[in-house]
Amino acid sequence: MREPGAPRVEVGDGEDLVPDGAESLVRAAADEPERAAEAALRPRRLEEFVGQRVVRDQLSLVLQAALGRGRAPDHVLLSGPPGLGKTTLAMIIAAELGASLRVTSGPAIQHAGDLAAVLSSLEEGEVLFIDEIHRLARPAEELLYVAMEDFRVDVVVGKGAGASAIPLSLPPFTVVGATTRAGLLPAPLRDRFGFTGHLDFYADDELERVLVRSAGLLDVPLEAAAAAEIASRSRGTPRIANRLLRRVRDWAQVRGDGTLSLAAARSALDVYEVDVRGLDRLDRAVLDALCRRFGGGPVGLTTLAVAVGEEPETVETVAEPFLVREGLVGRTARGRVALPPAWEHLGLPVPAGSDTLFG
Ligand SMILES: Nc1ncnc2c1ncn2[C@@H]1O[C@H](COP(=O)(O)OP(=O)(O)OP(=O)(O)O)[C@@H](O)[C@H]1O
Ligand SMILES: [Mg+2]
Repeated sequence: MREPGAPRVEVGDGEDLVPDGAESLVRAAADEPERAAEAALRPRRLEEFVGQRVVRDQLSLVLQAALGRGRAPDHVLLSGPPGLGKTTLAMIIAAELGASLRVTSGPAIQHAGDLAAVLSSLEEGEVLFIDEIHRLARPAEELLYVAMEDFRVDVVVGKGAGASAIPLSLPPFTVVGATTRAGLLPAPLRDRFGFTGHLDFYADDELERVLVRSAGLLDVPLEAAAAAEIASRSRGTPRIANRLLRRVRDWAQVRGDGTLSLAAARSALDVYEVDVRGLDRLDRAVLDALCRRFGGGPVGLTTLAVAVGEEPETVETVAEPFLVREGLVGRTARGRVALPPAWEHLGLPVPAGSDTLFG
């Protein structure tokens, strides 16, 4: 049994890992069946991982080179919005290396001592996955730099003036860090990663491939037009594509004939209030507050978050990246602004000058 306050570390394939991401706060990702469903669809090997060609190529080189040398590869940092495949890639890295994976997260490590305990129990070649690494406390972060660079932890014994640090050397291992907010990582920590992969939103045709793969695994008949429809409403995000696929499957099973047709996809997505651009309730709440309550902005992130009843971090990491990428919302020095397509999307007249607010 683990001690109270000890860090949550799991050994194995990490499938029972509890996501702490901002995503889980709002998008029902955290409940048990949802997590199991997600785990079942996770690609296990790099060649099954759809899209992200650049990151995949780069990572493949890093891994092959390490395997060729018979050494642990450089530490890897994965950044990008929720649901794009960071955890999946961390698991793939361990699988490709034939190494076991240990899983923990920034918020789970409260004290530097917790991290020291994890590090000193690592075996040669293991992969340590630290999710939400931007949320590590400062002392733990400092301990981590040294461990990553010198493969050493200083174990402090005693207290006060009589305390001394006994250096403990560690076997070679690889840290895989994941973050939705690379900008929050202090430079010294960022610099310890030999390779950084940034995951970006997926193109619709990539999401279609994710869906076709998932439909095969779920053994449901997915028509091509339905795959295209679901992909176009998935906010560039495989997790959302897979989730919508399961909702369309439910609809087809209960109200249709079991086939995931275009009509079934449209009806199901309407039931779940996913609109034609893929915006969901939170996205629309943000746009609605921006346009109707704040006259198009500019408005500060915190004020906007309060208006939609969410944490600023959730609005910033979950809703905003996609709204910005879609050209619906702009970020300015004075705050967030609604761009003309936001007004159009809500069916409101575009106020004169709303396109010149940006920049
Ligand atoms: N490239 C991909 N190909 C196929 N499926 C993918 C891909 N990327 C992600 N997925 C699917 O999307 C789901 C979510 O991915 P994952 O959990 O790796 O996201 P994440 O980036 O770790 O998100 P978070 O920031 O919320 O932790 C996975 O269960 C997996 O099935
Ligand atoms: Mg994750």
